[in-house]
Amino acid sequence: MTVGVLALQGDFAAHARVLSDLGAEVREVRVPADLDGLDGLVMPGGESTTMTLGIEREGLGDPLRAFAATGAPIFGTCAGLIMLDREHLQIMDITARRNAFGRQVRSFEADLTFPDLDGPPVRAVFIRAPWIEDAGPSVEILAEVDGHPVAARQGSLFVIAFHPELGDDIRLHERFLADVRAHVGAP
Ligand SMILES: NC(=O)CC[C@H](N)C(=O)O
Repeated sequence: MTVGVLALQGDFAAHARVLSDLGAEVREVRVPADLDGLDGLVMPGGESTTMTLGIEREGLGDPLRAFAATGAPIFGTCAGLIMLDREHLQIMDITARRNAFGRQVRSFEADLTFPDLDGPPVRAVFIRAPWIEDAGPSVEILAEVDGHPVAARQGSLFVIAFHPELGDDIRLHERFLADVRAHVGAP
């Protein structure tokens, strides 16, 4: 089982570290050929304009859409959530609002309860975070802050507006890897 981390810009190294600590084989994705044979992909947080330019430069748009169409799990976090939306890669049926919490509230933490996660709430670190402004009928909202969706699922796509790679709560990465394992039919 090999999972990719989009490594054009942003917090990809921290994601790769968490995933390898959890026993996954991790590959950094920079060009389309890096997607070959991957069983899942993390789209990290960072800066979505820079990431968009990198995706265009490397010709990764169509390959990423084709990868998503195989049903392989994709975990989009913060800028990664933005990249998957209707205005960017058009992979997920959501519209993200960038820097949605306002310039004053650049970063904050919040406790989020996920319906399908055991144990205490997730201590979520938000950094110039987006929220989900609009979502289609096949999107399930999993968590909100002040009534604004910040975590959602649509089939094999799982997005959160915060940074799970900061801090020591590894449950969301574990959940992503469980999805990947289910996708490849591994025990
Ligand atoms: N921490 C993040 O990934 C922030 C995303 C950033 N505000 C953007 O629009 O790209």
